[in-house]
Amino acid sequence: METISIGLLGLGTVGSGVVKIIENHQDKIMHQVGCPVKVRKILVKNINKERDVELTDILLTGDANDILDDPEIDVVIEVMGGIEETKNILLKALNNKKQVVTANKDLMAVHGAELLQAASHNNCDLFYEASVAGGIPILRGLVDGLASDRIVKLMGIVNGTTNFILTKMSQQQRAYEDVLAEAQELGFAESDPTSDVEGLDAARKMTILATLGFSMNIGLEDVKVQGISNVTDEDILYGKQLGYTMKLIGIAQRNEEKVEVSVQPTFIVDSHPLASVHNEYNAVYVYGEAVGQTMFYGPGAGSLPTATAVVSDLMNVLKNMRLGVNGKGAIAPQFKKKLKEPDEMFSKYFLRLQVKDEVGVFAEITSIFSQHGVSFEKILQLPVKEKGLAEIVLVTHHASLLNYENILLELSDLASVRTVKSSYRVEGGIK
Ligand SMILES: NC(=O)C1=CN([C@@H]2O[C@H](COP(=O)(O)OP(=O)(O)OC[C@H]3O[C@@H](n4cnc5c(N)ncnc54)[C@H](OP(=O)(O)O)[C@@H]3O)[C@@H](O)[C@H]2O)C=CC1
Ligand SMILES: N[C@@H](CC=O)C(=O)O
Ligand code: NA
Repeated sequence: METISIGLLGLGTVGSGVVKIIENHQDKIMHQVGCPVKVRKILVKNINKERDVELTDILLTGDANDILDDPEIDVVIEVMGGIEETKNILLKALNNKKQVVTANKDLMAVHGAELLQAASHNNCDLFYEASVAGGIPILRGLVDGLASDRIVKLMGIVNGTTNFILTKMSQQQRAYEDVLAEAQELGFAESDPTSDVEGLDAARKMTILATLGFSMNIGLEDVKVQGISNVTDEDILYGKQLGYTMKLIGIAQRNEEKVEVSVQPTFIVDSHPLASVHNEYNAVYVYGEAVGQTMFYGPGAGSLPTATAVVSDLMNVLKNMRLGVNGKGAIAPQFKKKLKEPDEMFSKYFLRLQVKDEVGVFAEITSIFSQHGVSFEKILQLPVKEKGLAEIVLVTHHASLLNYENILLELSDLASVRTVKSSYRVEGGIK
């Protein structure tokens, strides 16, 4: 039995997990793929760094070509991160007929189409299960498990760091900065956590999910993104009173041929399964026309969970190798991209206003909503500490984004509205 040789690009959190799983689960791997698997070479930035994995018989190198030009290497696993330089490395790997597995959502969200085309052209596999929601088999769930269905809606908690922050703010009333620091210490956050808290990491994952779910080439630029850095503990408390839980939610929704994709802090109705996904856990709720509601739940980050997805992809590559069908399973997107306009995107909204506590103000506000044909599901009016002011919290019935944005503009022009304190999308219906 010929041993399959792996070239690993990166030996950090995920790379170390990959080495450990290949070593510790060798029996199961051999049983399933029919031959031994060995990591031969690993690309790192600093070859002198202390490593917490056993590296006997493995060459550490600082030059990617040591791996890419080695005819003995069958599969390249990329877990180093980066976009442009990494794209060129993987293109070279594919052109050199290496099978590729990657965990890199930043890369796949931007250059996925080009890389998948190169893989297909070279009769190579390019698998990337770990790039979305770490250890949760969501990409295979969509592409294989739900292959026969038409996906209508995908809603995901796909960033562990922000879910950790919002959970601790909500359940333990802890301050945002304090919890973010803990998420960094625990290794959930990116080295620069801006992409976590400002929603970019989730947007990249939603780009990948929407592309696969709707079989349409969705680009990162098509995703409307808002992060959690302006969410206050007051907002979270108001949401609780109304029966909502605050989450950073990625939404990809299709009506007929048109789609919308966005990431934003969202109030989820407490009875929805996503409302009980806490801490660093991820979940993707998928509504399919035939299957109805499904939810994929599990660890979205971390060394061994993420490496599980990487090594499972590797095993699929090896099974394809045995059957001689590498690169044959890739399916190009079926549909041309069609995005919804703001008058075609509907949602409920939560709105918190600070207004003058005077006769007629409430009527003035509600008349703006009725002029745009938007009605209310819930209304609260509360006194605030500052004399002469009151706080109004509204939850609308479904409104188009166009109408809602016009309402916000008109409200902020009213002399009686002191501030629009906050505004969030509200979700919780089945589809
Ligand atoms: N961490 C997680 O939970 C998850 C991560 N991912 C993705 O997996 C990938 C890896 O993440 P993670 O393991 O956390 O990252 P780390 O920062 O922990 O590790 C990166 C590794 O790549 C090496 N490396 C980075 N840049 C270069 C370069 N230019 N040349 C050579 N070697 C380089 C580093 O070398 P050295 O050790 O010498 O510094 C290090 O070993 C990323 O794409 C990430 O987005 C996906 C899902 C979850
Ligand atoms: N920083 C990311 C790590 C995994 O993709 C997260 O918090 O989810
Ligand atoms: Na995954």
